Amino acid sequence: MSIEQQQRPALDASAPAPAAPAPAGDSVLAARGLSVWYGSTRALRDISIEIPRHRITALIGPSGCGKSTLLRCFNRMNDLIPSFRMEGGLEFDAEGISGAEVDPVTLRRRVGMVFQKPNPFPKTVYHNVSWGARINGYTGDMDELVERSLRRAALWDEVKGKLHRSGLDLSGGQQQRLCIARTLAVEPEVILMDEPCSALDPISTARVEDLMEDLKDDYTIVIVTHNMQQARRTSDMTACLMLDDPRGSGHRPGVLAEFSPTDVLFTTPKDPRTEAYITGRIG
Ligand SMILES: Nc1ncnc2c1ncn2[C@@H]1O[C@H](COP(=O)(O)OP(=O)(O)OP(=O)(O)O)[C@@H](O)[C@H]1O
Repeated sequence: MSIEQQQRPALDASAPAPAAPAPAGDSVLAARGLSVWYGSTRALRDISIEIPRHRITALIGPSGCGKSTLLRCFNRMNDLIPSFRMEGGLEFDAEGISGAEVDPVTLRRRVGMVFQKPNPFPKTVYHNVSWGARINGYTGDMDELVERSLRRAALWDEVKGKLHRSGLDLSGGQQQRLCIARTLAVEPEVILMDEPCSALDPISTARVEDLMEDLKDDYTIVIVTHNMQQARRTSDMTACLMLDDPRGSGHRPGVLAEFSPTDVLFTTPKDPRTEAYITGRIG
């Protein structure tokens, strides 16, 4: 076990120390028979999926099929929505993460998130990056952490001369990479990305995509995208969610139609619903 792993905070402080970490190449996150409701509306039905470690997994599917809901389950962001309710299991490193004994704040340190719209704080570039580490009580060299995180996010060269200017003065693409640097500074194991490029121009999008490729040696990435070319370009695995068959109650929760290696899903999809979606016959 590495020093870094030994120092990871336990999700449930009262739980015994977890067993030795699973070998690389296995799954890091899992949903098992997951169903989600917002009030009386079911958003997801019986989703089972294992997210492979150190790979990029794309979640695709038509609007409203529950991609963001599934993504947010993985770091308990849905807990912030009062009408949210779930059944089934969620695991991180083979430990359950949906129980009341799990501290969502600790979980979110290990499973970070980048949002659709770049959302830097109205603070300096430096403070944006150092903020999470500071509130987590980081005792190392903060200047070094800020530089390392900005370099890792492929932003250092563009901002090294303006670390003490507002993060809001950066371009949209730079702001999104600043948000990625902010996430990296907390040293998570997984990065959840909810349509991270939808507000970016093609050049900024390409930068973020290159960055994802660069990061996957050290992190597991799960990305929600509407852009099928982006899923094809960036991901190793793709999960296609679909709205359930319309017969019945009238409401259509999201279901998992297919989870396959990306090249297989886009060339020889196993499920006819996946084929209909990727060929544009289901919007
Ligand atoms: N906070 C919420 N309160 C109530 N219902 C919600 C909430 N968030 C999502 N939903 C509902 O849950 C379902 C799934 O929404 P979700 O945003 O997860 O889908 P999505 O596939 O990510 O959609 P899109 O591609 O349009 O972003 C939809 O019917 C949506 O209206």
